[in-house]
Formats: sequence, structure tokens, C-alpha cells
Amino acid sequence: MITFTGVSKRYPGGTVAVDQLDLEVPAARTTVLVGPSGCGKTTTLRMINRMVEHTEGHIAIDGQDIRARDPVALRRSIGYVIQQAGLFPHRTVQHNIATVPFLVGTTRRAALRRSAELMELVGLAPELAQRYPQQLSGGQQQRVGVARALAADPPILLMDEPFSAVDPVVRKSLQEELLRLQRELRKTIVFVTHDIDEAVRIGDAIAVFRPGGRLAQFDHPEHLLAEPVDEFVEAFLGYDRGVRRLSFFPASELQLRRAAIVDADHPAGAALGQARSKDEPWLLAVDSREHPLGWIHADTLANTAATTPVGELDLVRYGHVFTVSTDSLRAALDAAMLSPASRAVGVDRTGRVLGVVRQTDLSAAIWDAGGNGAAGTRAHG
Ligand SMILES: Nc1ncnc2c1ncn2[C@@H]1O[C@H](COP(=O)(O)OP(=O)(O)OP(=O)(O)O)[C@@H](O)[C@H]1O
Repeated sequence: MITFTGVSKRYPGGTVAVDQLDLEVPAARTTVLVGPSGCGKTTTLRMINRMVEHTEGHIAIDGQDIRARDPVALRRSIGYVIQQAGLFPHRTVQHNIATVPFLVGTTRRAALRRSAELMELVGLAPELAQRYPQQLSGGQQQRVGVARALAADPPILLMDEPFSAVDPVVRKSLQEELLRLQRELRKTIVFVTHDIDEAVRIGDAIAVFRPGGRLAQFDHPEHLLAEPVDEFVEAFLGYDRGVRRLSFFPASELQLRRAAIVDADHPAGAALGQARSKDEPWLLAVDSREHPLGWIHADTLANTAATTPVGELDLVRYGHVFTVSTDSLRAALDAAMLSPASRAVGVDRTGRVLGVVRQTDLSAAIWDAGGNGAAGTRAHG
């Protein structure tokens, strides 16, 4: 655990970057520091490894005051990842990753072996080992940065806007990788970002700072979104926080309708009977592996020769699906909103259709989620 007690930082010249911070950063969890530009996030992060010395108060790691530690040894025992990775341009990928092992006197062989292990861990192909940083994409550079920070197996990892220089798609995949790594490694991660969506996605706890370096709220993401302490936090979270909160409620409890599924080789007449008897105006046609093909409306079936197989009709695109076991209500809502049939298609991990969810059933689940705020369980998606 990292404990800040009455910590302030006044830079020479008088700027108070952090003002009387009391914060307990839990061990083996990801804590995210968010807030508008200049509110003291980076300063807070850098005070942990003494790259910036605090001017008031105490900072302790597992009960030990960091001032009692040698700053160089302290820094080496804490992983540090920054925006645009901060790699050494004249060192190959494998040597960049092995920087700290080399510094602390690990044998060349052991350091390079560790480097290869870490490349695999962060999802970098082995053939990239001999490349130089400028020969990598932004996302690959960030992965090297993470691998380098993990090389000495530090219990604490500080990450300062590590993913903000890459495009949104790469950023999302890096966030997913970080979540996967963290499930495996259980480091104490302190992560700085401007982006509240990123914070909610990866944080177990979120500290929102306000201008002037003051802590506004420290909370679990779902609780933060449900109950911002004041107007500043509410505005910072954005006015779509209700929808964002849905990402904490699993889709697995949604009622899935199987009666709306029809095999592609089923004749139109029988499908029409199914649609009418089950009160399902939209049917989802599936192939022999039960993967979705598209929607068909009862009116279309009524105007088709009864013997024509459903799969030969003009099916309406089904849009995107949600994975029942891992996605959240937010993903299911999104799938339903974008569906021409106003229904979301729920699949298993292999893409097999498990059922469809109507917007009315979704509304009921969302209503329940709203009523039981704090009881939500985190979905993985
Ligand atoms: N070395 C320094 N000397 C003087 N003032 C500084 C120094 N570093 C930061 N500051 C000031 O301290 C305040 C907090 O800066 P800090 O970088 O911690 O904020 P931040 O929340 O990380 O900002 P951003 O999101 O823009 O990176 C700002 O007013 C900044 O100008």
C-alpha cells in the first residue's frame, strides 16, 4: 500500500501542485489519477518514486517512509512507464527491455532471457527483439515500455498517460492487455490519465483531482459514476455517466429469447407461424453453426412463397453482437440501439447465438441496475 498523509508539493516559484493530499493507494490494484490539466496528477505520481520530492507531509510504501530509502534504489524498485514509451532510440528492443536487469548486474544471458519472456507477456513477436524503437509502431513501442518497466519484477508500476499517444483502436487493445496482465501479475499500479473512460475501464479505484492539486473524490468507479460528491466531479465525469455506469453490470443476467431464432433452411411459411405464435415480429436467421446471418420481418415472410428457405431471402444486417458471458449491459444496449430490429444478438465466446434481447427487456434490466447502484458486479467487457 502507498500512503499519502498531508502531502503537498510547492515548486520553487511558488506553484502549489499538490495540496494536502491524504490518499491510500491499495496494494495489488490499479488506482487511476484523473483530473483536468495541471491539477497535480503527474506530480503526485512522481513523488512516489522521488523523481519529485514532496515539500510537506509523509509518503510511505508498506508503512516505510520513502525518505528513508535511497532514491536511486527506490526508483529502480518501481516500474515507470510514460507517454510515447520514452525508449532509448539507440538500443534494440531486447536491450531496452533489459535496461534495469543490466543496471543491477544480472548476467547478459539471464537479462536477455527475461527480455524474451517479457516480450511474450506483453504480446510482442520475438522477431521484433533486434529492432530499434523507431522501427516499431506507437502501440508496439508502448508494449516495449511496459515490458521494460516490468523487467525487474517491481511490486509497483507507475504509468503516466502511457496510452495517450496512440489511436483509439490501439489504445483500447493496450487497455485490454493491461487488464489481462494485471489479472496475472497483481501489481500495485498508479495510472495517470485525462480520460475518464480509460479510468473507468482500467481502474479498481479512481482519484479525481480538482485544480489547485486537491483531491476531489476517491472511489470505486461504479460508485464514482453513481454518486459524484459535487458539481465539479459530476461535470468532469460528463453527463453520460448513467450510460457509462452500465459497463459495471453484466449482460449475463439478461433474458435471452430463443423463440426469435430461426434456422436458415427453415421454410418461410413455418417461420411465419413461429413469428406469429411466439409474438416475435423479427426473427434472426442462423446458419448451421448457429452463427447469425441476419434479421427477417414477419411481413416479409408473409409476402414470400411458403416453401422458400429463410436463408434465401433478403436478410437485414444484424449489426454487431454482444458476448453474453463477458460483456456488460452497456455493450448489449449499444448492440440493440444499432440494430435495425431494435434487438441485441447475444452470442457465446465462439460466436454461436444464445438468444436475442428486446429493448423492453433491456430497459427493465437497466432500470434494475439503476435501482441497485452499489450492488453491481464488474463485467469484463
Ligand atoms: N518543475 C516544475 N516547476 C514549476 N512548476 C511545475 C513543475 N512541474 C509542474 N509544475 C506545475 O505544477 C502544476 C501541476 O502540474 P502536473 O504536471 O503535476 O499536473 P498534471 O495534472 O499532471 O497536468 P497534465 O494533465 O497537463 O499533465 C501545474 O501548475 C504545473 O505548471
